[in-house]
Amino acid sequence: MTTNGVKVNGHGNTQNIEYFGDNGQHKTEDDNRSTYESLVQTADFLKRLVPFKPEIGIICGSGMGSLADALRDKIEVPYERIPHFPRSTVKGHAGALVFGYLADVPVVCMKGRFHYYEGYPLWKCSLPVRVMKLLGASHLIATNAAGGLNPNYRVGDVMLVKDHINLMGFAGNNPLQGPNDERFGPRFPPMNQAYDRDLITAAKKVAQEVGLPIHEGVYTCLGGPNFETVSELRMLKMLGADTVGMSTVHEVITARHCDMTVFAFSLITNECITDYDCQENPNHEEVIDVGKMREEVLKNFVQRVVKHIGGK
Ligand SMILES: O=P(O)(O)O[C@@H]1C[C@H](O)[C@@H](CO)O1
Ligand code: HPA
Repeated sequence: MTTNGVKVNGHGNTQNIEYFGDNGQHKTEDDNRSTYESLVQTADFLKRLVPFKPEIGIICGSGMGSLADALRDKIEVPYERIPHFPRSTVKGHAGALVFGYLADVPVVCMKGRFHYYEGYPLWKCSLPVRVMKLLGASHLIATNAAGGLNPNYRVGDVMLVKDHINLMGFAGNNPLQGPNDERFGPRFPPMNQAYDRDLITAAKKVAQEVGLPIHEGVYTCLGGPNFETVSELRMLKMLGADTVGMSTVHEVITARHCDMTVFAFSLITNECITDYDCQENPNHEEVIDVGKMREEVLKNFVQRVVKHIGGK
């Protein structure tokens, strides 16, 4: 059946949606990615609701949504009200953009992010970063819950991300795939200085002040939603990854593409199991609980990092 260029094929209980362009060319959802103009519409919609320009975009990781609750003069806009925005489907991710002031700096927080395993293509998972940029944000702070691969990391510690391994990119999946719009950024953006060194140095000092055990290391993202096998984790360790999660990398690539300054950290919510005899299982409840357990100290930490950025 074809309606308005959308073809719906029934396969048992599932429906496969195929798209056809004006010339009948086959298109996938990936070809239907948002345009610069549609994201300007999204940003304009938000600008009408919010009387200030956010300087920093903050993405709250699993169990860390309460970071957004610390804002002063909050304006909360549920994702379902925002034109061209996806919806959050994960427990522990609320699903709203929260505007307000943190340490007197105007910010916008994603309370709930979009993950690849929810069924969104990577460009859609990262779409809010472009909206943040169009709203005027010059910096991105991406936070995530992650498993600790480095044997020196303990649950509740924080790892400042100094670099990432884009494993999904190795498999040919990248948020920047498809036609490039130069108004966002260049076709071939460099990624060797993705994480701002000055902010890492400043954040290390801040972590000491607030009593947060801190590390600096390499994050890697898999598609999820299953947690990793023992062999996969051993391989990731050998590759040089210190933490593993299911987000952040594509958001950071999108932010660097549009020239945002990036700071990111992982909250270690579980130690990765690399021993076949270990009977424990990682689980999402534990991930959220650790986020809650570190809520206050993380709020304090992020607030001070934001203050540092705002004072520049
Ligand atoms: O959104 P983040 O990356 O913080 O969430 C991690 C990865 C999965 O979504 C979830 C697993 O518990 O936590
Ligand atoms: N693996 C992948 N993602 C995660 C983990 C993990 O161990 N912990 C929290 N998010």
